[in-house]
Amino acid sequence: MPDLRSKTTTFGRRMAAARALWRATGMQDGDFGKPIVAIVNSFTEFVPGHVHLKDLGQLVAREVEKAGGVAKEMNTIAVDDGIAMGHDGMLYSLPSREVIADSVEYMANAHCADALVCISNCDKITPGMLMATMRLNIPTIFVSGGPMEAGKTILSDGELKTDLVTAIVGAADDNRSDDDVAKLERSSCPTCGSCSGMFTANSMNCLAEALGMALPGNGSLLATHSKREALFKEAGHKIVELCERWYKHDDASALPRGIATFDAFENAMALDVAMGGSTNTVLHLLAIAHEAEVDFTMADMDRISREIPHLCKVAPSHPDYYMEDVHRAGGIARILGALDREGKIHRHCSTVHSKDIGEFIDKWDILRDTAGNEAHDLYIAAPGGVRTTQAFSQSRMYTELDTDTVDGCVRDFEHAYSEQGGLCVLFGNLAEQGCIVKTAGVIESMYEYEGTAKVFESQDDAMHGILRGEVQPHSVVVIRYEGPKGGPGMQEMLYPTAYLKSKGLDKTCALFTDGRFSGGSAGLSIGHASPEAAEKGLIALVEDGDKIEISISKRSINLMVSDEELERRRAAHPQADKAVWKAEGRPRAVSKALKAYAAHVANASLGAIRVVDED
Ligand SMILES: CC(C)(O)[C@@H](O)C(=O)O
Ligand SMILES: [Mg+2]
Repeated sequence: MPDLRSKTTTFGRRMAAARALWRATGMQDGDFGKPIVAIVNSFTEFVPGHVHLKDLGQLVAREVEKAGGVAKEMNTIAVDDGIAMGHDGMLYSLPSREVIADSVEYMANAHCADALVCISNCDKITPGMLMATMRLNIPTIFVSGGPMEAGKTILSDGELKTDLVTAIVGAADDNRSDDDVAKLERSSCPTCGSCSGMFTANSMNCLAEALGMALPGNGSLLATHSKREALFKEAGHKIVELCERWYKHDDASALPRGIATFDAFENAMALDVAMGGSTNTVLHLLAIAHEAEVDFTMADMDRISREIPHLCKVAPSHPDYYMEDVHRAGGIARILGALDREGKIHRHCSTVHSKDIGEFIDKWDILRDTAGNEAHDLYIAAPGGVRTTQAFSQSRMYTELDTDTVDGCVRDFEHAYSEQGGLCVLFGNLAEQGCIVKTAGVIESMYEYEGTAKVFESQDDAMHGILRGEVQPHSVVVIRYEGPKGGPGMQEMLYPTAYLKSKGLDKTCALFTDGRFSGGSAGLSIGHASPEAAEKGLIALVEDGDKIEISISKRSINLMVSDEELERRRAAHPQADKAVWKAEGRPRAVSKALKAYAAHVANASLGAIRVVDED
């Protein structure tokens, strides 16, 4: 039987001082010998996805205590990608994932915690915590803050649903009045929670559910809804059960690595492409698999994306469907249910809450006879429509669920948006190790595309260039030296993609970068080019006017320049003799913290993990 890790600091005469300190934190005689559960809270007032989490750590803590554990709350940082977007603040976003993973490891190992409840939400927090979880491999359950409600407003040209991307696009659209822009600003982010579309945060919280690490409803139940409180309370009980399974019964299927197996990653990826998740999920799944020591690669993602159809379109790929609509259609269990009906799910995978994923689907897929009232009662939870920063502050219900498999938010295989999934991997001379595009957000007429390169050496230059009218229709906007090493930090290009839309260029132009995208980006936006420009990838050799061919059906992207000419350019490059290439003359202050990150980070095809010697 594995010993409680905490025994190292709580047992034996020589631990008198450590026990003295534990006592000073509130522990008493009867507490020593109980599992010590770290409540990993990511509360911060900087981020709407986290502003409502302040008291929720203590809510979970009380439930842990009732269930027989000792709870100790700690905090992680959280970056708001939307606020950090479009300026150098975004350099810190992806690196914050490693800071979060490390901080969880540091706290859990320094104090010998036995288990974790991870209260996550926005883009890097869920993956950072999942990475730590796989590294530590101690009982863990995830409960995220929940999605924001979609905004609604009436503009001069009619009523529409809004989110932060609508606000970005509207603010740069010269045809929009100031009055309209003010309305967008005030309506786009109405409540606490992770931004309302199938953006990165929600994608990751849905994937946590499919991986088996979070409770049913975790990815889709709104932050504001009173029903979400039950997830937090249940997490407090379940973590003590997971401790019993591992520490008392030696049941390794209760551990993160017993849950997040290769098959579980396949399940998660199947969900990802079926729901058209954010391209960032590719980076994060690779990094989480790496920490779990599971050999799940871009090649597996490519294979799965060809086998699984696209069943669910949500903002930014659909103007009317938001996370609240995914929830009303039965959430993640419903999408997994549709995949399972066609034999595309590994039902045997373990979870933190059910015997296996198969049992989870049978009980929670609202289209199954085996699903009970519990499933109906969960998925009927509706948005409240009232501005708030308070968790669980409203209890509105839909009058009925969305069970439409033809035109509803979640479709069946027969009525899929496309036969292949909503994310795909492209290879070619511009991306020998691959790059990523969210086909969910690409119009079909652009699946076979040829354009002329317009090169920018930074995101900032690209944004200004697009706004100044330097980009013509049928251009491929190339933004380089924005990779994990080259940026450093692999910025999200939400402003450039949104500005192409503001300028009416999104249906004739493509964007190609070694940086990455927000989950809010749509259009023919191809990111994660590997190798990146800093690693002397071919993207560094592109010149204005070059032809670039992109084929979604062939999964290819190629620079149509002869090998001889490319060799000439490589030899003539001003930094030809250097090991790492840098953007020429780019004014960017890079802090020591970011330089330390850049020194170790691998390219996007490996999930932008840090490579240390033993790797
Ligand atoms: C700000 C957003 C939309 O959350 C973005 O960061 C994303 O990646 O989805
Ligand atoms: Mg993001």
